[in-house]
Amino acid sequence: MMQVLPIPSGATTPESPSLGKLIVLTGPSGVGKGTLMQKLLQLHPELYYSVSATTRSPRPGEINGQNYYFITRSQFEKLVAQGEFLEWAEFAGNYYGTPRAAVLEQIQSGKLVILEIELEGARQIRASYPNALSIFILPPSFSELEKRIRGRGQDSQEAIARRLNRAQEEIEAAAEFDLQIVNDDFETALNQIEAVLFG
Ligand SMILES: Nc1ncnc2c1ncn2[C@@H]1O[C@H](COP(=O)(O)OP(=O)(O)OP(=O)(O)O)[C@@H](O)[C@H]1O
Ligand SMILES: Nc1nc2c(ncn2[C@@H]2O[C@H](COP(=O)(O)O)[C@@H](O)[C@H]2O)c(=O)[nH]1
Repeated sequence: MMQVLPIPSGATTPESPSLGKLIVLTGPSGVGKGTLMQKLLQLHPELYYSVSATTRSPRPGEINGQNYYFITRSQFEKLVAQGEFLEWAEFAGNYYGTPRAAVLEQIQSGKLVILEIELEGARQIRASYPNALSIFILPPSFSELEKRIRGRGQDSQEAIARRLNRAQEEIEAAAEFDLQIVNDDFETALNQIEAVLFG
């Protein structure tokens, strides 16, 4: 039976001298979460980025275990049944989930752990771990969001349509989260996230 540990608030106690903190980065597909994350990891290698599992097919250049753990739907469903995900959701026709054990282990060892996840998963984390800090990334406009998803050039027309259909609902949920940051000028958005994480 897996032990489900509480996510610490970031405060330390004598029993747990170096507990870390959980950060959630969410926002609509194509807003720039992944690009912001990559830059944050380059600048702050002490951050721990949780590699998710997904049933989506790899995009060109994506590496199993680095970008995602690419698994089948039946493997994913088995892991759900075993309680192996901290959160999981179906998004645009595929499953995505955060492996529980690795995240909790990193937090216990004092790391700042970042999850880059969609709205439903972010809501699950907020409900289960209210001490987690959640940041919602907004596009400067819907047309710019569409331009970015299309410009990325890595999804089929159908996948793009699904993602854009979902995006409006996601944007309307922005106020549920602790902070809202508009990713218009990339450096400005990056600096705002850094200011929140590192003061
Ligand atoms: N501030 C910005 N200005 C212009 N383009 C940007 C900006 N930030 C990111 N982009 C571009 O937007 C596209 C989508 O970015 P990215 O893949 O990081 O989005 P995402 O939110 O991670 O999407 P998904 O949730 O689908 O993985 C990329 O081509 C990226 O280079
Ligand atoms: N709920 C979760 N959402 C996740 C997870 N890993 C990634 N994501 C989000 O899914 C969409 C689509 O991602 P893409 O790589 O197919 O473009 C995007 O919003 C990601 O942030 C996860 O573990 N759980």
